[in-house]
Amino acid sequence: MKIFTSDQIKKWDEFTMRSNGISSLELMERAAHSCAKWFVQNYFEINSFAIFCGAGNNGGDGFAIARLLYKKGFEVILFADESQVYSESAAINQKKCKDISGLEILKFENANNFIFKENTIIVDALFGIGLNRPIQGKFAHLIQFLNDLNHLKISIDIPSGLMADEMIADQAVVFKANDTLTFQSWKKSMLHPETGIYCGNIHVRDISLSEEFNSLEPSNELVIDEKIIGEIYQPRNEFSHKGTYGKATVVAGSYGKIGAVVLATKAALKSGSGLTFILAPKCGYEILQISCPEAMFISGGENEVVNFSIEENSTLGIGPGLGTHSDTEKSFLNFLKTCKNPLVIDADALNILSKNPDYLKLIPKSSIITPHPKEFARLFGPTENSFARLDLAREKAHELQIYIVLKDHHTQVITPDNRVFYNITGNSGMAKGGSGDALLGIITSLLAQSYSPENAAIFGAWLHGKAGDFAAEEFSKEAMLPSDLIDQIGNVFKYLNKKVLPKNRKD
Ligand SMILES: NC(=O)C1=CN([C@@H]2O[C@H](COP(=O)(O)OP(=O)(O)OC[C@H]3O[C@@H](n4cnc5c(N)ncnc54)[C@H](O)[C@@H]3O)[C@@H](O)[C@H]2O)[C@@H](O)CC1
Ligand SMILES: Nc1ncnc2c1ncn2[C@@H]1O[C@H](COP(=O)(O)OP(=O)(O)O)[C@@H](O)[C@H]1O
Ligand SMILES: [K+]
Repeated sequence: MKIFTSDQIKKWDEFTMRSNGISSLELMERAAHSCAKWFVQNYFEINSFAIFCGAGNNGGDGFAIARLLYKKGFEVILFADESQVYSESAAINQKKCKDISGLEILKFENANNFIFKENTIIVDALFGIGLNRPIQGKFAHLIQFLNDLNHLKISIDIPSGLMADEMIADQAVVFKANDTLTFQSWKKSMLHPETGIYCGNIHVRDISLSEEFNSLEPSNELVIDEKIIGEIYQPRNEFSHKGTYGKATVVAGSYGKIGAVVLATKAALKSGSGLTFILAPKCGYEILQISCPEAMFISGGENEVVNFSIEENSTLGIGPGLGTHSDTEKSFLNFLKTCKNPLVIDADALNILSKNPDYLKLIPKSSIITPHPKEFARLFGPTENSFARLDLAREKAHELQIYIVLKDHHTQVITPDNRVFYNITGNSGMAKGGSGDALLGIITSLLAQSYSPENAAIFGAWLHGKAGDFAAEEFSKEAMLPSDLIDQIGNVFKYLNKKVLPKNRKD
């Protein structure tokens, strides 16, 4: 799914109106119907809504939603500033509400003294993607007041105060939603931690904007959706053998950190590689042979990996629990000097590379590095916020001709040719030591199976998050462990075969 800027979304709306022969008002009605349907499906037992409407088309959506919910028998109270200059479609929808006797429109100031029923849902239709400056004055007071209410809060299209594609200013006033019903596609600000935190759960509502515009309009930022995954995923060939699915080698571990090797290796095994090897220190031999009997062990030293004796033609995932011992560092750097094939590099291997900017040049072209934000800062320097971090990652991915998997709540896969794929699977249950080791194992295994580096990174990030979502469903976000995530990889492949492939099959 492409991510468009607010200007592109406006063009998309206009293109749709022209090509479908519909007016702005009709498109607004479509959007409002889609939201009203969602409210009815999810909150039919709640009968009270307080809807706050601005003067632009977002406010217009609010008025139209109010009318639809009122007609369905819900109690609706509207709050608006009727002295404002409304957009054409908002004015028409405001008038339609006024013409319904029994549907009250109160002034924003009245909200302060209004007694909201306990189960009233607060709906924010103050500003949408047309916001062009920080919110101040009476709107800021109103939003602060609403944020303090202990009610369920839902934003229409985007929480008021957020711009679709920009970072917010310090101290910005933004409506804090539990859910956001956004039209047609994700907006960039929903995917970054500083801004996404205001959105709650995102529900993308299909309002049938033009498919033609979507396919023609360029965007180098995308959300990894199931359409993309369906195109990448290659089901297994029944006439295959273990040689068909490549050799993956996990290079990891040091004394006290053998668990990281276990997690990365299990994740690689569960992701389908034909043969899986471990290059780890001897101190982990028994643990690894017992916990991962399908993998073959190669000793790389006593307590650290100091000898990169690599199985021929295998794809390497290097780093978890490796440590940064000077001998490990020396042998890793020497190995890099001779290595031409793409690698997957994480954790301590990245920490070694961050010691000297010249080391970065040793990374083979088309390799995949998987830093978390701190590792990223060690490698490339600090940045002010996650938007700036992404810009720097794009620069570095291009300069070094590598793929960067920038780990986050919405992990970003950055390609050397400047595209960004945001992952939307995964959850906070994965915020635990060991989750990243699993990701390294998954991506290494996919790369070994001849997925291209780009596809291995995109598919790996999605698969990892989806397995995390299945684990959270079974065990809760609190109790799930990285091992549970690894155990769910099989269910993700089942899901792919049952749910994703049939939808994407071209025949
Ligand atoms: N036909 C359409 O174009 C459709 C538009 N839709 C809705 O329309 C929204 C966009 O509508 P608009 O472009 O009218 O924009 P908004 O509804 O976001 O409002 C923009 C208005 O607020 C003013 N404004 C911007 N920042 C302000 C600030 N900080 N303080 C005070 N005033 C400020 C602007 O000058 C402008 O008049 C979308 O988010 C979506 O909700 C949907 O109904 C789908 C169809
Ligand atoms: N709140 C979260 N939401 C989604 N994914 C998360 C969250 N927290 C962590 N993760 C994922 O878990 C992994 C953690 O990686 P990392 O920090 O390297 O862990 P470790 O090195 O301890 O194994 C990353 O893939 C990250 O995207
Ligand atoms: K809004």
